[in-house]
Amino acid sequence: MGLNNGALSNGLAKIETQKLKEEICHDDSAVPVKAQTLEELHSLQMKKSGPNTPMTGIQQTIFGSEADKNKQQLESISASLASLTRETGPKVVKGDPAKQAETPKVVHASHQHQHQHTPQFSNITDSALKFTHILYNLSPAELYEQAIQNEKGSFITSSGALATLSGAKTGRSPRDKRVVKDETTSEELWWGKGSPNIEMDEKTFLINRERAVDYLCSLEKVYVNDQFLNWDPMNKLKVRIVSARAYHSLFMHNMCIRPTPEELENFGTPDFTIYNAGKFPCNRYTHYMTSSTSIDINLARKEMVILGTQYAGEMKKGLFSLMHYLMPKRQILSLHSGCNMGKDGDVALFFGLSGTGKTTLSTDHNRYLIGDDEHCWSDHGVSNIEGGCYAKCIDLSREKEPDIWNAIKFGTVLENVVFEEHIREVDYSDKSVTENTRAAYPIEYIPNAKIPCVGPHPKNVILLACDAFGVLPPVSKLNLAQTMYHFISGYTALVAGTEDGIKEPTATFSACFGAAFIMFHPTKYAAMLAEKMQKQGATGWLVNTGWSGGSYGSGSRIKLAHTRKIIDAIHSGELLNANYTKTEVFGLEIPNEIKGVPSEILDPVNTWPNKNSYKETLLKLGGLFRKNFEVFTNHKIGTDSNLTDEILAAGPNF
Ligand SMILES: Nc1ncnc2c1ncn2[C@@H]1O[C@H](COP(=O)(O)OP(=O)(O)OP(=O)(O)O)[C@@H](O)[C@H]1O
Ligand SMILES: O=C([O-])CC(=O)C(=O)O
Ligand SMILES: [Ca+2]
Ligand SMILES: [Mn+2]
Repeated sequence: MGLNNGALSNGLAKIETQKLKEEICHDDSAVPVKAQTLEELHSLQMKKSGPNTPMTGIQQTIFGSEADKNKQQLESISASLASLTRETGPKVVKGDPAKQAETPKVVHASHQHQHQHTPQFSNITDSALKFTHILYNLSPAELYEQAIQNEKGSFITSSGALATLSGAKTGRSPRDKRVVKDETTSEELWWGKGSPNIEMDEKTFLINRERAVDYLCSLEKVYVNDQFLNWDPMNKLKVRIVSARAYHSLFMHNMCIRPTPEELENFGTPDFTIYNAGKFPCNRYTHYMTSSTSIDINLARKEMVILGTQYAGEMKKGLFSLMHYLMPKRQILSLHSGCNMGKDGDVALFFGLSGTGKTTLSTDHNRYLIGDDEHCWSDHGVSNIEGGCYAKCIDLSREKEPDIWNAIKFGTVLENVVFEEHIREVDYSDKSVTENTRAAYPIEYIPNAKIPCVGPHPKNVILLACDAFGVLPPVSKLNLAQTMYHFISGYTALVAGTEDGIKEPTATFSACFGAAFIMFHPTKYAAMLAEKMQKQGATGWLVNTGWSGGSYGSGSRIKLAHTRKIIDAIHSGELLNANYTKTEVFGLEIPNEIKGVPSEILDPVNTWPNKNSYKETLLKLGGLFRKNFEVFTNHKIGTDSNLTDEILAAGPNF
């Protein structure tokens, strides 16, 4: 053997066939394909797997009757989608109509499906004769295909993420968020001035529910996600999301906790159900409706209905509102905060309104990410409510936010971004669709995610404010009363876009850094936070991630690199032992120096060219804080009257 021996006169090696004498000479030695037809060949491409794969046939397995489990699941979904007036659910069938070859196995559950009764013929309508195909807990790959085939504006970007458009709404609609006021909730919840809970009655809820359900059942197919909320195993919630779009299903797949195939098989009845009718509007002639959009929560029925908005954040934040109701009733504090943990187990919470840096700063290459937006603090420590992150991506850069950048890959939903038409490279600086461009990805896409997403009690509580006035110091250390004062105030300069209709940064106060999501009076959450911080000896910090050297328009946003150094110094304990100076008006303790941060920026007065306009602006902001806090002066915080007095005294003084 060998090329030298077999070389031909033209210099080319002779092809050796000698050794294969007994066999027929093939062009390769691979085993032939196990298919007789092209269809068969294609059918081989897709391997049958667990319950995540939609089943067209019903199989018997050695583990018991697959058919029974399948039937139970379909019955449960049919019951979820039941019309309350006709008392019946749609005929549901699992799987994609496009792939349905044989006659589908149908389940038509009555509303009270526990005691099956013969259908009332008077109730039969055309809609009851129709099938609704259920695409149940599809995988990201399947959802990509559905989105690309059926939803205009869905594209694969060059990094593999799914680009989608959320339609006319590119932010939440807080003015259209309603909560059913019944005997219980009228007593329990926070209503009236400042409250996010706009009332509606039970009947109107049912009208909207029927509208959403009828719309969903009129479709050829709907998506159903059965998933979990809260990584704390003792306080886990089962949620079902019924939606019209693959984009919504993939978004929730990423944002909620994903069940294992075994967990899904034993899922049972959900604790809460969302009916997301997306673009289908509410009827403006319906009582209480003020626009074509309505996001309705009914705590008694454990249901939420979405009409007239396709912004996916409504589902995420609707569930967060639910947690803000359920958790405090179990003495667990729900928090609009990011959360991470150092190598030594030191946990930090990052509170702040939308766009202040919760996601950006909790995603830290040197620390474990517990979560970026929604947490619970119980007697055992912290737990993330979600299974994914929802990052703002306007002006996203690989250098400044590498972990978020790298998370935007296959499986990630990219909302409302602009990309080059051919290469599909995203231009993160492009605001043509909206300023509120977003990426939703599973938390494990962040390399140092802490899974399960739980941790011990927090050591540092960081309040983030994006101060468009440019007068709050980049960092200050707070005592407990000041922490409470700023937590209840919930100040920021709202960054454009996340709430529909806001185009320019404006000073905003939002109690508990998330008034849009709380259900009880803010003082309830504040008292719980004070108690937990005191008990665990946590330190409060106020970090301005907003302007320096002047207000919005003349100054500039504090460099992210500087904010990161400040946060590092909080985590390491360096700042706890620094020397401090007290500021005028707000009485904030500011450090004299921090490693890696120019000392002159630590006191904002130094950065303003005109000291008079600094003072003027400082007093103006102080006045806004004072005015905002007026509504809280008559509320006791916790059981300790001293704390209440201290909190009232912790505001600006001038
Ligand atoms: N100094 C800074 N500190 C933090 N973020 C900054 C800073 N300068 C600019 N940014 C930008 O501000 C944005 C902060 O958005 P982020 O996604 O972290 O908001 P969020 O608090 O998580 O809000 P949401 O609750 O809406 O998700 C990012 O786009 C980030 O790049
Ligand atoms: O809810 C959203 O759309 C985004 C978000 O996290 C917030 O606004 O706090
Ligand atoms: Ca975020
Ligand atoms: Mn948020």
